Amino acid sequence: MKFNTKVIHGGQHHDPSTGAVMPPVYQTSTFVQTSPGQPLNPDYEYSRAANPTRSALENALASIENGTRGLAFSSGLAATDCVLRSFKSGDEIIAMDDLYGGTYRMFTRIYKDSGIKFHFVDMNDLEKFKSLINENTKLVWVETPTNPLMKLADIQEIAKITKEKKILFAVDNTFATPYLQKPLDLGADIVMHSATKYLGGHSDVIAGALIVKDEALGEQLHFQQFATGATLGPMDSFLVLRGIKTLHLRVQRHCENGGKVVEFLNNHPKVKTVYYPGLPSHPYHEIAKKQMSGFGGMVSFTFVSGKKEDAIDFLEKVKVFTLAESLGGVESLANHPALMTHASIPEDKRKEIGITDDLVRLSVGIEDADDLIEDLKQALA
Ligand SMILES: C=C(NCc1c(COP(=O)(O)O)cnc(C)c1O)C(=O)O
Repeated sequence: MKFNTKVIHGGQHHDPSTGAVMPPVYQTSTFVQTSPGQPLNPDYEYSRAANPTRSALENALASIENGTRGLAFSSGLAATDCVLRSFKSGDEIIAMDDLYGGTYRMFTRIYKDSGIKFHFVDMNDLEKFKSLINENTKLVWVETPTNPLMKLADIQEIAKITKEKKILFAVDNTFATPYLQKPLDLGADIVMHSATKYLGGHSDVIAGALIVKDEALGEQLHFQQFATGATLGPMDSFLVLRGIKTLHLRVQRHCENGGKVVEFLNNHPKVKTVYYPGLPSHPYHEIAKKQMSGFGGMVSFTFVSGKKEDAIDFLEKVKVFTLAESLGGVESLANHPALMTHASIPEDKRKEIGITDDLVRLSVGIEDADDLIEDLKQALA
């Protein structure tokens, strides 16, 4: 089955009891048992453990990422937390140096006293990355492209190293989506999504996802999912599943509009640097062409002036773009990472990785590109 069919049919079937073509929202917390410990349907006894609507979504997630098991969570960070619960004091984790602020905060504050040691490194420096590996290294965690600087990591090259060293390799595929990039096919062990973003696609749900190929790993993560309880409810599962059915069409338009916005920004006198993997000048453009089939709808840029005031002035002037956190919805959003999504990263660390006070991040939506360009033009005037 090709991807554009998988997003609609992958892992799906009509409802066995009613014949409903779309999975009903089973808004129930529990399921009847015929005798103690004997649920009427052996697959369902309590919705934290399993719910038919969430199962339909989890089957779709596995299908579109070419995995064997999908798991759906109440948020992207809940999915990330589920992975981290696999590790113990003395273990070490190597992560990309540019990450969503909430992920960095989880690694450095929530897990601060866990005894797990985190290293943050630009994964394009493979020698530096390899130098950090030791017998305690248990997980490598990357975003590619990264939020918000659009850095890339070569999934296949990293996977060669993690497989040889028997280290788990997780890729946060939120920005690319499986329409553009399939980390499991490239050698990763775990794919994570903030399904809040492109998978849901309509800024109307908070959700997370994990997809794996290895069945034993899937069982282990499922145990951690239901035993810690950050599972996705039936209505939210329905919303994400419905979003997935148009993922291919939406991401195609996000890419088209993203390219037009980049073209405009890259030629604007007030814009200093545009961060977009589709630009030939992007430092990781070759990796982008190697592992992505398109370059996405996320764009970041800085100002020639380098002034925070210019970024704030621009963000207060946009009209079609909405100033708000999040990304990946049908509507275009604009964000100031240093003051908003990445404010939880200490200023010195932000500066070290390049998140400057004049950095603006755009989630280019699927509106008419002419209107988006006109909006940027008037906000930059
Ligand atoms: C809310 C935002 N990011 C959430 C996010 C998360 C966390 O997902 P939540 O669904 O917000 O918990 C994980 N990974 C990436 C790459 C993300 O971008 C944002 O960047 O505006």
